[in-house]
Amino acid sequence: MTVTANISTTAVVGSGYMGGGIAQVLALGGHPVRLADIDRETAERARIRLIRQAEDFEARGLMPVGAADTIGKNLSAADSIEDAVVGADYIAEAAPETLRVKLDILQRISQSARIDAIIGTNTSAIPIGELAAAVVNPERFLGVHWMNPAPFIPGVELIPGPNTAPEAIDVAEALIVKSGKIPARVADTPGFVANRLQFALYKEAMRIVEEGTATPAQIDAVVSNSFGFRLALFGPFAIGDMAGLDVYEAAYRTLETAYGDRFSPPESLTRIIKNGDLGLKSGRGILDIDAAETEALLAYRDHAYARLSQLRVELGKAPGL
Ligand SMILES: NC(=O)c1ccc[n+]([C@@H]2O[C@H](COP(=O)([O-])OP(=O)(O)OC[C@H]3O[C@@H](n4cnc5c(N)ncnc54)[C@H](O)[C@@H]3O)[C@@H](O)[C@H]2O)c1
Repeated sequence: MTVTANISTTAVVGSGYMGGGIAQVLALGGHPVRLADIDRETAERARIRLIRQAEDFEARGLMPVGAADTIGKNLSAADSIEDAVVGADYIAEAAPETLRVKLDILQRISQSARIDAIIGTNTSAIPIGELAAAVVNPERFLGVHWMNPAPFIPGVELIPGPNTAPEAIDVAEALIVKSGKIPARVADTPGFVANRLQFALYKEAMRIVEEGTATPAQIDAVVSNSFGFRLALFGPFAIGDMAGLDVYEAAYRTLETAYGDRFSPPESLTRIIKNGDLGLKSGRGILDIDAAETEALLAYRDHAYARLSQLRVELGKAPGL
């Protein structure tokens, strides 16, 4: 089966929080977007809300001049899912995160859409292989996982299912790049990469609260002012290589003694350390960082952290927190 090579017209099924944001991005990128929800009235209310919101974004300089007009011209409300997807090249599914609901909706989408139309689900954690069972021609189906709020968060995970055609991933990736986003292809496992990590952190944070060690507000302050601050610029492996992997291993040993197996040092970390690879300080760590770039990387890091600190001062305290 071949999939469409060019995406012009699009549909978004589920016009809530995520579907609304995805629709704004696609419409701003010049794609006609047909919005579908449980009924026409709901889709129409979403269309009006999304245009008003885009006007506000534009007025605050968060979207370019003319953005709301472009979005308004490209957005339309459909009578039904079938009506929305019938002529679309690309369909984003952003319905509630309930397996039964998604299976039903994906079946309806794939029965009514063109046979070569690409279908991307925005599921947060359900494996694509499980959802693909409901899709007619699953070769054109994949996970396209946007982050919230979609207009402003750069990353989008692309998750091929067991039957996804390579061309479908390529075309979806091109759409994401054209939309100004940064795609990452990841494997089809529950929670993919972003949510598996995010939810691991959330669970441990909740545990700290339950133990009475810190309050939610204290934990949020610690995270956003310390390692979470770094995460705006680097991932855990770059941070680990900069910190020193022997330090990580030693910390895991202490945590393992206190909290048990869930904090035992990862075997691959212990192996790397035994090899003498401790990160930047030994010239080699987990990432393949060019040793000749070490000084430049650290200079960049310091500059970026200082600028990020300044930006946070400029932005001020988040209201309500
Ligand atoms: N909220 C987030 O932070 C976030 C981030 C990334 C991914 N996601 C995922 O995106 C998807 C949507 O989440 P959301 O937060 O936008 O939810 P939401 O509740 O804001 O939106 C869901 C929309 O789907 C509509 N809907 C419900 N049943 C429908 C049906 N049978 N046919 C058509 N439309 C129907 C609802 O009326 C609603 O407008 C979920 O899979 C979620 O896991 C959410």
